[in-house]
Amino acid sequence: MSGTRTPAALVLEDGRVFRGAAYGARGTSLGEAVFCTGMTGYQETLTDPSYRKQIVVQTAPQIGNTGWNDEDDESSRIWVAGYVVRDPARTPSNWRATRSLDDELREQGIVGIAEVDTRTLTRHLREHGAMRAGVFSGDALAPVEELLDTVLASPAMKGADLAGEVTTSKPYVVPAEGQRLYRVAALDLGIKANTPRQLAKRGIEVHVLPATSSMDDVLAVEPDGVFLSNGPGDPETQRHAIELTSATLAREIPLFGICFGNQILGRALGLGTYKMRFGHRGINVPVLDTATGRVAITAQNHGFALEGEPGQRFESPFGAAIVSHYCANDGTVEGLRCQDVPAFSVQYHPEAAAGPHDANPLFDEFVGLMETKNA
Ligand SMILES: NC(=O)CC[C@H](N)C(=O)O
Repeated sequence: MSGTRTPAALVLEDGRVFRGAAYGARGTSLGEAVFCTGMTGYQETLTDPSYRKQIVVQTAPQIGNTGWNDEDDESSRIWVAGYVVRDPARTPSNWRATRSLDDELREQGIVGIAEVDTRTLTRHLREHGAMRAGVFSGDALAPVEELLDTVLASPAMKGADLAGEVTTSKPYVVPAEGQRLYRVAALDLGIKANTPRQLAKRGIEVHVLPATSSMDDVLAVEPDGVFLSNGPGDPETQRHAIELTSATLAREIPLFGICFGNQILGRALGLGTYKMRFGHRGINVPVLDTATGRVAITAQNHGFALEGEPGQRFESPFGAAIVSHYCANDGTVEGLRCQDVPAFSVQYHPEAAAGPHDANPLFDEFVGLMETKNA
């Protein structure tokens, strides 16, 4: 870390306090404290719009070893509210690095804290659940009671409507690589750069649309398929995206959803969503496909989940659907498949840029749906 040591504190809403050293920008950040278990991919994590309003705790003890590069961003900026690490790299080293993580956090005004016992903190969050928190740094920190009041006055993640804060302001097109086979309208609720890239690689021209786009905007693209992206906040707040999904299903346009997109498809099909105790955030979450019995190791980042049982078949306004995938760790819903309309979704990330790539063929399945529809 550059400069002299500045004190910092992480204050959780239940009154637990972790003291450490300022990391990144100095100041205050408020958000929901969540832990992420990925051993690699911190740059992709930090720039994932789904982390908006969250204070991310890295369980990997050393962070920043490979610095920051100009290639791995998942969006135009760092979205996490605050960052909690144990042991930041003193000397980053990687052939692609152009600066240190500490410098980048400072540059982007992200308030972090280092020298935290992240193992104890993670156990606390596992037991008591993800909760509101604040990172405070500076030479003269206010008394803990005052800091706690600030945390308690901040909004909770349940009921948070955040897609509008991260979506693109204007539509844009990511051209197909090689010959254009299909055109897809992608609703940007917090899309990561690797998603259009994965689609484009498969000959898809991707029209990324703002979250507020109407069905007419979607149809104006003349899409062969509709894609629902990942995104921050509570899926229950996404009434517009849910209506757009219903309109897409009614027209039988092939649809694929990832993460937030899975929750939105589920809600359009009549399932409920709930806030999990501490969610799934990492790059080694095992998911079971009920059709094949095969397990995929997946990247995940979610704090809400769909209600449902593994393998459950249910009736929806658009015909029958099944809970096609579930988490091998805790049995939560990880995927849906409609039986009567061309639509499916997963709670995990086939585009995962830091890997693993087990789920990557799901993009080919989406292409398959469009092929069948056009046959
Ligand atoms: N990565 C995502 O799309 C997250 C979806 C949703 N915001 C959740 O936390 O569950």
